[in-house]
Amino acid sequence: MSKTAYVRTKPHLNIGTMGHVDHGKTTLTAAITKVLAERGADSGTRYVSFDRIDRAPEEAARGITINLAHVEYETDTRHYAHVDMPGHADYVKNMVTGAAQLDGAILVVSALDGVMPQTAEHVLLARQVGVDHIVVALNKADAVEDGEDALLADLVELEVRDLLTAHGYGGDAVPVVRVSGLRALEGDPRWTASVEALLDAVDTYVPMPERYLDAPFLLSVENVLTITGRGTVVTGAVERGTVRVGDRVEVLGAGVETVVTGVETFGKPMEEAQAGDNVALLLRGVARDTVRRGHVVAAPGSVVPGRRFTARVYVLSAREGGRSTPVTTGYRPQFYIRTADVVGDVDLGEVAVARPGDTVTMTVELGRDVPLESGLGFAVREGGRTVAAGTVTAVA
Ligand SMILES: Nc1nc2c(ncn2[C@@H]2O[C@H](COP(=O)(O)OP(=O)(O)OP(=O)(O)O)[C@@H](O)[C@H]2O)c(=O)[nH]1
Ligand SMILES: [Mg+2]
Repeated sequence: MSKTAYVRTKPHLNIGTMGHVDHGKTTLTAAITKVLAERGADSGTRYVSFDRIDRAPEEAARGITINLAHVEYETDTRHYAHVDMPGHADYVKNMVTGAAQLDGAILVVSALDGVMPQTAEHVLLARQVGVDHIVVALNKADAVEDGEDALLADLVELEVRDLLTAHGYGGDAVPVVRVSGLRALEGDPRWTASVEALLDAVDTYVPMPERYLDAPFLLSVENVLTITGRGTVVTGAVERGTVRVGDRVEVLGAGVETVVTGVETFGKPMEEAQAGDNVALLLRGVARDTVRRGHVVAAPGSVVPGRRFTARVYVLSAREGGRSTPVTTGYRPQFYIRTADVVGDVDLGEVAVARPGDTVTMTVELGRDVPLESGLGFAVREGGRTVAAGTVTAVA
């Protein structure tokens, strides 16, 4: 195996495209890699075609690589891992946990169609899972160039800014860049320039987040793969700390302690992975079926799993896609905590009832132990939709 090692020359950020089905997320993702790759051999970016992104197979042709919906690219100042999120409603579940790792997001809105249900749902979810910065790609701008159509794009822009403001993103300040992923992919210079402008907006508007490098290592497992002849691999974003080959780790959920025998990012071996990196870890002697999405790999003894906690929770209103009826003690929804998805019993104490639109304190008893800590955010879902979002205030 002669793989080139990953060399950390630029700060690394995690980003993604989100937005309504068919608004052009995958096309734009491909266009971004194409525009950057065409800057030259030392651009640090390889073009990833639409088919390569959209196929999202489980094939492990790239070795112990990460989730194939991820692509990587480099601008002049940064290295990005980019996840292209499908717009279809069924995939929102993936987004709930996937988006938790994002430092920023590109909200793709078709200038032809405007704000649609999943546009709004994704903005709401992004807010809930702690994505603090959004840049808007007003896509398909090539299709709304003249006359009344141009007015339409202006209206859509206003509509998106309002939506963002309504969710606390300060819509007036958010960069809204008119792009055409499709025409940029075709190499039309006017539209490749639009993609460059979008990337400039991302580079400048999404700040470098604080990384907790000194904390004990923690990674919440997004995916588990087997590499024939090598063993079990877990993938995910390093939440805090650092990890190297030879480090001892504990897999919480699986109840095993083991040694990391490989660390890679995008198929490239790494000397050391650190908070914020999207990585694949090869774990010694761990059977494939003992580890699952939602388990946590951490420095031994650094986290204590629990199942009882108190939280401040906002119950979404029906207008935000939430429930139309109140939540009461005894309610038993799914809790999405990091990459885990666990059932939990809600106890509202003396308040007893929480109406859509209310913010309440609740005690939750989960169906199984997960690593918990104050300040941890989570989403509450029921029947395939998000009904509440909260933050852990105390662990019992
Ligand atoms: N005119 C025009 N069409 C576009 C543009 N970008 C994408 N499209 C078309 O819109 C359709 C959807 O594009 P995708 O990139 O698959 O959209 P998506 O948002 O990834 O869709 P899902 O993953 O299914 O949610 C395709 O037919 C594209 O060719 C654009 O900039 N201009
Ligand atoms: Mg797509």
